[in-house]
Amino acid sequence: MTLDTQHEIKRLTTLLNDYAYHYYVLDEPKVSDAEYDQLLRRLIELEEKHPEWKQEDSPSERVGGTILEQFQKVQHDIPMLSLSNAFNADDLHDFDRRVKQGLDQEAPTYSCELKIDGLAVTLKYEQGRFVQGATRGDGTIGEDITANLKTIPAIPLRLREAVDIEVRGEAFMPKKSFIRLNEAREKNGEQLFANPRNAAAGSLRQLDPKIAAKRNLDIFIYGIGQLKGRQVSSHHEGLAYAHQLGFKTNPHQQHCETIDQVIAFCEHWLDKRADLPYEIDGIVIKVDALANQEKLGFTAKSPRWATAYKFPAEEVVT
Ligand SMILES: NC(=O)c1cc2c(N)ncc(C(N)=O)c2s1
Repeated sequence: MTLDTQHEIKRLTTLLNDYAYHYYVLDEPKVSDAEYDQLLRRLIELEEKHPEWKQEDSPSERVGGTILEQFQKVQHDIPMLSLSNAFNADDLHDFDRRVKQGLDQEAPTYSCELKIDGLAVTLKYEQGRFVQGATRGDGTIGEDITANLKTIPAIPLRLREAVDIEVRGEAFMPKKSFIRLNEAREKNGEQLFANPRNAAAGSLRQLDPKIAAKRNLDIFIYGIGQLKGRQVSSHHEGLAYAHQLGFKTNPHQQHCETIDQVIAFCEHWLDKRADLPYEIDGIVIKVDALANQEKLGFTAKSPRWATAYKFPAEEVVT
């Protein structure tokens, strides 16, 4: 009996993690919510009888542990820098000119990505296991919000390869979750959140992970901080590798050969952003080749090889 139970706990853990990966990361559900919940209840029942056999990456690990007194501070090995801003096509042409000057007129290709309007976080993995998650903070020192980030189903507790890696991404609250949360808060006479970004930040700064677990948060991984044992030569290759490891990356990333294509991408999404299930406040444009990023380097606070095209603030309908 006991060996079968230990085997059953391992089998259910692997099965549930695979279902969660397909549902939350690939957006391709394999089973119904009811079947998932029934299997999870079965796993939790076995883990309660045999805690010694509970797997480290069990989905039951997500629902949040003890209530914290405060968040620990975390020093980022690689600073989380801010982006310079561009507000119109002229600014983007200026950015392109500066990049070409810095690269001795070599024509760079760009990676264009949606600028998710959430909270920047960094996730650290050792041998493929999620060991620490932190806020950006001031770029050098952030807050350890590992327990809250574990409640986000799209964040893998164990990667598909046992690598040491640190990735950066934006945790966010989908528009529908934001509307539902504010409806519930209004019913309870609580103060409403002004926008999904504040709601996501407020949820991740809760000292009780059980509250964060109820907030339907999501994440897109958009960069690799540190990576041991594997070389990638471009940003888009790094994103593809992150996806292969099990991270959720944004599907609307586009490779642009010229700044005119970048401008077209920005205009497209300025027009289409209302159709997205999450808020974006612009487009992030990065020189794609890592060798070119290294050549261009950084100013005191931002990379020279990237900029953010900011959308005009949306008129608030009162
Ligand atoms: N501050 C930053 O460096 C970034 C911030 C963001 C953001 N909010 N959303 C997407 C990206 C991206 N795809 O690179 C970046 S990069």
